[in-house]
Amino acid sequence: MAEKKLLGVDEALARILEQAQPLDSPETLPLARALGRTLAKDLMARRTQPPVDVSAMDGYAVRCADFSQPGARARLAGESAAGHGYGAPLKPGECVRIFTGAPVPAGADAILLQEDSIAESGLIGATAAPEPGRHIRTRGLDFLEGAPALGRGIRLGPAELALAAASNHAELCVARRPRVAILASGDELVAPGVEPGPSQIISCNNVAVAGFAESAGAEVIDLGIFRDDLADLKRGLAQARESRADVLVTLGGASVGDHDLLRPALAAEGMTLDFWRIAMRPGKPLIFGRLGEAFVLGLPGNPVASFVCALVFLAPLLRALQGDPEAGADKSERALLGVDLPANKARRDFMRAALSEDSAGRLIATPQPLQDSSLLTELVRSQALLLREIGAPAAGAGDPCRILRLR
Ligand SMILES: Nc1nc2c(c(=O)[nH]1)N[C@H]1C(S)=C(S)[C@@H](COP(=O)(O)OP(=O)(O)OC[C@H]3O[C@@H](n4cnc5c(N)ncnc54)[C@H](O)[C@@H]3O)O[C@H]1N2
Ligand code: MOO
Repeated sequence: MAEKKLLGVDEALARILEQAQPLDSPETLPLARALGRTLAKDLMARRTQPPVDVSAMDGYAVRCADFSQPGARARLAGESAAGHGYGAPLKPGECVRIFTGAPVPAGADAILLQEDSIAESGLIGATAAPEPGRHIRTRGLDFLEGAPALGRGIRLGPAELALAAASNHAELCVARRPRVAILASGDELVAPGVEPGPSQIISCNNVAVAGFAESAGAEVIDLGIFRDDLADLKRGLAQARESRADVLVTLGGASVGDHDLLRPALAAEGMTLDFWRIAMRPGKPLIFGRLGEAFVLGLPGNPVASFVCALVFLAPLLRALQGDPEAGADKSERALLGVDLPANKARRDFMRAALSEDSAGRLIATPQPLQDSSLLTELVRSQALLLREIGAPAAGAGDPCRILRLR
């Protein structure tokens, strides 16, 4: 039977993101608790940095004109230290001892480096003539009061927190962390640490998907493992509802087997299905829909399929819910193929690949020999996913390709 044309990966992501408006109820947090959170409002600088012209080095604040003749010297008139300026303008023939970060007195137009100076009986000479403007950080060099400092939607890392602090914000208004409930299904699954039955395996998707969610700034509620049984799944979905999750991620049971019951279970709970099955390998049986206000992402059970779907769909959804305007940005990079590859068929392929550099320093992507979507060792050995478009013709080693980095 000919298969109906499946929704493409980009279209699927666009369908998800067009529904993902920033969550309500932003919160105000002290800087020290804002790491990893997402700014909910544009931030303006509350001050000018530096507030006055300051020295970038330890040395002497001088007037260059005083050093135009070889052997010239200036009289040491005082000191300017960080936090304690000299307090008077520099007169012709004078200089001031100055330290890094200290205000440059009016009238001085350069810093003579300590290493380039000779101090003798209260007089300062130069072994290298000072140049106008040299080693002076002018007022506002970093930022001006009222100028935009950070845009809403930006993820707050150490650098962003430093800029927020320097521009005198002690608290930041950040997006609420999306709540992600994770529900695994499968009679064969037990939690890590539990002794499995003879044909049982350990559930590894919960922890991987939780990792993606937390890395994207979300709070995770792991509901655990439910049986391949409509009544048990119903119990799980009731728990998901009680968890007040913004996003429900289900794991497994998304395909067409007799025990793949998540779609019927979600439908019985009232999910509006947006799409099921997309042109992606691995990850074809992906489910996307809405259960009330909550988003539902039904990830396929094969561990690498759920991993790739979490990377490609869950992480951008969570970023979009926090107001990140770059949530859907293409993060793929150019590389060169390490081996010959046959033509690709009807799904965009995300092949686990090792990255290396050739002798010219070019990035080479070499797909792992085995691409079965159950193989975690191949995933851990890989640094990237090599993207192959639908219908891509056969390609040779050295041909250009695109990759998505995994770490
Ligand atoms: N006749 C067809 N069969 C399958 C199709 C298809 O189109 N026609 N699609 C295949 C693809 S592609 C995938 S991917 C899988 C996805 O199936 P499900 O989402 O229904 O997943 P399950 O059947 O529940 O499990 C598949 C596989 O993954 C293991 N699994 C499930 N959950 C976990 C977990 N939490 N941790 C670790 N491993 C898990 C499970 O034991 C199975 O081995 O369907 C194909 N079949
Ligand atoms: O999409 Mo399945 O995810 O190929 O293994």
